[in-house]
Amino acid sequence: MTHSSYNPYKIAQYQFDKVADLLELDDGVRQLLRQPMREYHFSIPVRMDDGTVRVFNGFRVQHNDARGPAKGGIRFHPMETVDTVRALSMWMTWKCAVVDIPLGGGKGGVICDPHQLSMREQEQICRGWVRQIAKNIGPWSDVPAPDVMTDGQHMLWMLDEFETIHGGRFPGFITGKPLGNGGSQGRTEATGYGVVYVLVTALDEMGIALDKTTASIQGFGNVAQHAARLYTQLGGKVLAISCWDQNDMTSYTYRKKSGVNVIELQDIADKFGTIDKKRAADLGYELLPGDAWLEQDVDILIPAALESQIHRDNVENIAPGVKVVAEGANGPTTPEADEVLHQRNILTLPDFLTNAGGVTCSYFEQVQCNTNYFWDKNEVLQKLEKYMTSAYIAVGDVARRQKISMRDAAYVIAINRVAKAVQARGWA
Ligand SMILES: NC(=O)C1=CN([C@@H]2O[C@H](COP(=O)(O)OP(=O)(O)OC[C@H]3O[C@@H](n4cnc5c(N)ncnc54)[C@H](O)[C@@H]3O)[C@@H](O)[C@H]2O)C=CC1
Ligand SMILES: O=C(O)CCC(=O)C(=O)O
Repeated sequence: MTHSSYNPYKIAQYQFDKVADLLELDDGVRQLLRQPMREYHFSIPVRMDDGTVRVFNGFRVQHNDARGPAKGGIRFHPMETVDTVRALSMWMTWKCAVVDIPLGGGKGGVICDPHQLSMREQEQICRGWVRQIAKNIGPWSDVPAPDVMTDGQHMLWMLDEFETIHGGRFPGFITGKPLGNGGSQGRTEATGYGVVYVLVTALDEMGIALDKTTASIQGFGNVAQHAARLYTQLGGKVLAISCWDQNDMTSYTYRKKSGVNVIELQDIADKFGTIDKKRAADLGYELLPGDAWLEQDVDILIPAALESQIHRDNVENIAPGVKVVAEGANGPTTPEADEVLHQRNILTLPDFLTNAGGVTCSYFEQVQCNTNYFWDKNEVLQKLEKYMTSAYIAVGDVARRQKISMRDAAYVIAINRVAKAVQARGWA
């Protein structure tokens, strides 16, 4: 079964319901939190380079903003669905709550394939997206950021369009901006580094020395590359990395049993995180099927590509020695697979805790933009590590005390915080 057979929104609601039952959550609060508060669907007409007009479908979903403006990325993907955006917006609410930053949850997307679009066409999509939703987003209500196949350049086009429409400078409207244009030091690295900060603390608690561990990673984009870099800098060895290959419309795993050289692979990857097959072969990498990343005899698996990648039909292929799954992607593990990991005593570091480094740094970016005073990289990363480590420790405490999984414990903390905000405002 492929990941597209799973509905991420149903999975997000299933995860929520399970913990809402455990918490005996008030019925009104439950009804409010198990679905988004607002969603926008719109068309974005774009004049293409060949002179024709194409209409793209765009979305923004604001799941909950009781704790602060909705926050979350914008994804460009050909298989994007509104249910995926709904799920991602829900997970953003829990993510901001579990790291205790004063933001809610939102997410956006456009059904498009940037591989097939010129930069001018992508710019028109960005500007068109903002034109359709400019009245319903802003630093005071909903603050976008990058996600899959979007980056700082897309954010800057969006900012420029927003500022043109509203007639002013609003650098806090969007995060993940380039340095020098209101971006924060460390934002590019933040999600991947955050994954490793959490992993370091978890391994420490397990009495495992990181520099004696091996890992296999799915994805080689923003999150995966920076996670791989910090993990290897700390002495870990990455044995395999998988990524999507647009030319062959399939994924491959690149393996080097002596340990991959992350910088060398970054040099031969394109901006979409696709590794060049031929050059990888020249550098001595074995080319394996896409799913092989999951089957490696390693200590740590880091899914950092897309949702529902570890599912009931492949979870049994995980090697017996795997001790930790550190979820860099949003929703990479389906509930059935999650249950198998739990039974096998594999520690799963849940997505909305483990990959919260990106939004935490986005929050820092907003704070810096609002005060117009920018911090150096060390300061940003020190603060980031503190937020990530404290959140991990708090989740671990709840998991131990209540004898529940790390995922359920992260939900317990996040749902309680959001429920409290919703009730205090008198919404439910
Ligand atoms: N960029 C960010 O700050 C954050 C991203 N995330 C999540 O992390 C995940 C990855 O995001 P980014 O790294 O930003 O995206 P990206 O677009 O930079 O990279 C995605 C990577 O996944 C690979 N990929 C796609 N389909 C694949 C498949 N079927 N098999 C193997 N590899 C595949 C691509 O080749 C690429 O290397 C997503 O779930 C995203 O929502 C979560 C928190 C923050
Ligand atoms: O940086 C942000 O605001 C959100 C990043 C994001 O989309 C995510 O954490 O999934």
